[in-house]
Amino acid sequence: MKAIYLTGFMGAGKTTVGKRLGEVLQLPVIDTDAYIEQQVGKTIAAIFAEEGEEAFRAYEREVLKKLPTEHVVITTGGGIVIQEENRQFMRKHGIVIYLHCELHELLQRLGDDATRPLLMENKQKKMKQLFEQRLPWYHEAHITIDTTNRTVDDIVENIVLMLKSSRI
Ligand SMILES: Nc1ncnc2c1ncn2[C@@H]1O[C@H](COP(=O)(O)OP(=O)(O)O)[C@@H](O)[C@H]1O
Ligand SMILES: O=C(O)C1=C[C@@H](OP(=O)(O)O)[C@@H](O)[C@H](O)C1
Ligand SMILES: [Mg+2]
Repeated sequence: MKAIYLTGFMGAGKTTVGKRLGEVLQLPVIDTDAYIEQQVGKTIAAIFAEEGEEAFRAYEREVLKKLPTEHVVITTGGGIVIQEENRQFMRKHGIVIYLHCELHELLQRLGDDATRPLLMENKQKKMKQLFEQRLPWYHEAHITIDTTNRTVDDIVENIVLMLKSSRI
């Protein structure tokens, strides 16, 4: 089976849903952010603060190409779709699943979160701006699942059904 890439905005549940999906499908799960943190030896926040966003995007691009492309669930960072070569790579080598979530719920889910450096200031305004900019890129996925107001188990069940019926 080709790699399953979960994409979507910060707070869409990629990391959380991916873990559960891996258990259900009995596939290993790799989170690109966790992988980068381990390789670089710093948190994502420290990478942004000390090396800047460009350096982080370079790590993200390199890691994506290094990871396996078969029998794996890969949970990506929300900004992976910014780079066209990442979008092309994921579409070519795997099944891309976009976890959609409405902005109002994303804001609720990330209300108290302080781990995402892009949302440290003007959270509401920044989220809306990034969300609208990225939406067309997320929609390049093979499969879209709406996660708004749904439980993790319900979302995973929906993904499994979609995978069974898709011919990708
Ligand atoms: N379906 C869901 N319903 C409610 N809360 C969720 C759901 N999925 C994830 N969350 C919560 O939202 C936050 C962000 O989830 P996370 O998996 O880190 O998202 P992402 O990796 O897409 O940024 C976490 O606190 C998580 O528990
Ligand atoms: O959307 C983004 O640009 C980012 C999303 C984060 O991952 P999550 O989507 O898992 O929060 C993380 O990669 C970094 O803070 C940048
Ligand atoms: Mg995540």
